[in-house]
Amino acid sequence: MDLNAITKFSALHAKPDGLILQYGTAGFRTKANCLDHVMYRMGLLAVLRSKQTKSTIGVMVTASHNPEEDNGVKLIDPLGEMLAPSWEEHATCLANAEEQNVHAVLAEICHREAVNQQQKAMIIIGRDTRPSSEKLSQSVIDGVTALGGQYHDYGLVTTPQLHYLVCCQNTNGQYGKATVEGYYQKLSKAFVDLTKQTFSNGNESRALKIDCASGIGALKLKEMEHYLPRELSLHLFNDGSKGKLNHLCGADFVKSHQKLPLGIEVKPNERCCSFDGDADRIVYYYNDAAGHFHLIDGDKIATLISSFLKELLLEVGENLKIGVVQTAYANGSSTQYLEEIMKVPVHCTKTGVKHLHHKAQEFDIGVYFEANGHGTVLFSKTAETKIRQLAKEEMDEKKRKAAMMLENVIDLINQTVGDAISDMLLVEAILVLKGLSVQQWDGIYTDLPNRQLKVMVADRQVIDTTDAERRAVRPVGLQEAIDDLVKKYRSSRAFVRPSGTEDVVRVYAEADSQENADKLATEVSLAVFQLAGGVGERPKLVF
Ligand SMILES: CC(=O)N[C@H]1[C@@H](OP(=O)(O)O)O[C@H](CO)[C@@H](O)[C@@H]1O
Ligand SMILES: [Mg+2]
Repeated sequence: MDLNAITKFSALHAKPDGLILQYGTAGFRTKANCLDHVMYRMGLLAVLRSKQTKSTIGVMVTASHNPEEDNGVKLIDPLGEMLAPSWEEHATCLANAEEQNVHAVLAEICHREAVNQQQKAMIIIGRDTRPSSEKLSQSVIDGVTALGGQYHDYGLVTTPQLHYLVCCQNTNGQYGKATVEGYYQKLSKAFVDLTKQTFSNGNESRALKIDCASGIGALKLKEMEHYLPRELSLHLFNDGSKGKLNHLCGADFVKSHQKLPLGIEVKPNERCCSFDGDADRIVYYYNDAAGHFHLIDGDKIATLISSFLKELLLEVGENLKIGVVQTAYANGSSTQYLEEIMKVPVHCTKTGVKHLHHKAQEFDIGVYFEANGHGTVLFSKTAETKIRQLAKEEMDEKKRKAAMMLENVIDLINQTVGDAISDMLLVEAILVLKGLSVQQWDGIYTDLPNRQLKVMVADRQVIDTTDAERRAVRPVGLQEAIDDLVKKYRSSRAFVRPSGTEDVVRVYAEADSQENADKLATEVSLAVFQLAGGVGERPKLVF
């Protein structure tokens, strides 16, 4: 290791005194002006990870749906997946090391992970549209260069595009061409092939309004538009020409406030969707004739996709197992519909994409979605090989056609991570193929009224949970209190957990009416406040 280079650059990316940060659910995230040293050090770490895995590693500079002033960074592992947990610990350790210890921490990581320092390193870098992102990605590059790594800066890309690019690089192009253009070509070809028949049958143009959260999604959709069939007419709002990133718009805003984003004009029953700031989440919605807002969240997207896939599998006649993975935030109606009506096995994991992704890998076809709209479909190697073979060789015309459609889904979906663009195209394809309106889709089942709240406590780690975060084991008495409150309402459920991305405890409640869901959520919040060291104002009913 070139100690001089590391030290020289380190001094240019000094760590503010006393700042401690954690590589959380989605990498490091905080105010952009506190992150320069973290970026530099993640450049260093990416080089070590690349040497260790003998693969290209990705570094994405983004804070997703957080406010524009924030920023963040996460590393992407060789097949486009999230960084391995043991390296998350290294990341935290390195980010928090005092200046004079940086070299020792690097040496320790090399030792523990048996990093061959002679190995070449290749890092690819991407960033979102935040004003701070360009400079911060330059700091990542400084880190990469200090350790003698090579890099390619893809500049402005969506988070899922960078995941795709990493996977392409490490599979010698098997997953696709390692360019942003290659991404557009792969997805658009799959979309065109999947929908060809329906669109050429004279289906009139299908308009979709997209709120791009004033982020990277707008830029990339504009680039992609001319690859897509004209019949799919995309109308972009919050395209970044004015307005602040994620401010009163975007998928996270729409999901958590359950209302229209600012900056979009909708007529009754028009199909709309929102991306988040780095375009890895999507939710759909519409306003009905009476002006009521209807949210179609990740659970309904998962239901639409899995029922479509299940039908195709039936036609193909192969014994491939499909499973759906959710978190505790999935609406109870969705779980019930999937299990009881669709007869699909449903699994619940802890919050955080990596947990869902991991579980979904256990199936031939694993569909996973967080209720907030982050999700994708994973096909096992066996399933993919089988499907591609049937699409080519199956003699029975109907079966072959179904296999070809499944093959197109494999190519359309971004299997590395949830991807707003790819998910949107798959949803649009399914809707047009099934001839479903947004209202019909919404009507598959009725969401149980629900409410999510946040409670401020002195130390959110006093709450410990089990059973995929659905029950609290600490502090003593909290779960009993929740159980008693839940008993007061019909069709009710509630749970609490410390957030992995914000300094709050999250409370979720469902019940038979919105009023009851609101009451239950407030009462549970109060129990958290009283039993888990609440600070500031006591929770009260505000709805
Ligand atoms: C309730 C909720 O939506 N939680 C989000 C949020 O995690 P928390 O640990 O709840 O802060 O951010 C994560 C990263 O984006 C995302 O994976 C997760 O679904
Ligand atoms: Mg995001």
